[in-house]
Amino acid sequence: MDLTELKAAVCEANLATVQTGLVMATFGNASGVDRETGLVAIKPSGVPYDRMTSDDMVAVRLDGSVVDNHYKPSSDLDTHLLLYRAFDGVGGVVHTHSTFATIFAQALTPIPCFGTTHADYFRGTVPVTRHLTEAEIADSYVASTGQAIIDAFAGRDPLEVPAALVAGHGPFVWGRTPAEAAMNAHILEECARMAWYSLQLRPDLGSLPVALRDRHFLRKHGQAATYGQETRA
Ligand SMILES: O=C(CO)[C@@H](O)[C@H](O)COP(=O)(O)O
Repeated sequence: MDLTELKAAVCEANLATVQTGLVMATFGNASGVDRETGLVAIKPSGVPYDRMTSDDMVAVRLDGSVVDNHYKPSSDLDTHLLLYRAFDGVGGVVHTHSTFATIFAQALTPIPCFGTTHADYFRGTVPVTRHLTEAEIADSYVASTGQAIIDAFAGRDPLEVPAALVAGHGPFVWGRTPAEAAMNAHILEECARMAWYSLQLRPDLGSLPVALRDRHFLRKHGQAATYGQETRA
């Protein structure tokens, strides 16, 4: 993918977060990486979405050095870069302040897998990160946010649960492409909304049985060998 195509895909993912109601004002940001060239394109900082074009996307290398600088890159750039460097296979990252996911993040409450809507896209609980230390906030706030997400995924496959709730802040969501990351952000918000209402009805609700969760996740994302006949039906 050349840089022009990457910027177009990233611009589209940014606009999708507005169209799906996840983002207001200039909150949020989406980015994408081309693993062959090591180039990342990301939303420019503070540019209104209704004026944003793909030419405005800022290109940087995975080490953070800026390739073109018509605008400043998003203030969350270093979080995106840490995730790309740590999570192989991730090609797009989206950050929003979508209402229900942010409510869970502010309440430091992970989103358990309560139903198959969640299980189709997230194989288990969406975790909440630890709070950053005062030193991290002072010295390396944005990179430490990325590190806290990475810490929350120790021993887990980030492509099986492609989202984290940053404590007191909001969701970061990813996918194989910028478009997939934007779609996962939309689905996360819907799952958070359903989880919130489920907990109103039943505060002691437990997670979906693992067999049912995995049946749903794997038939959408697993190997054909596992559920071959039925997957094709
Ligand atoms: O997390 C936040 C604000 O708390 C971000 O979503 C910013 O509001 C977006 O900033 P830019 O990407 O425009 O720099």
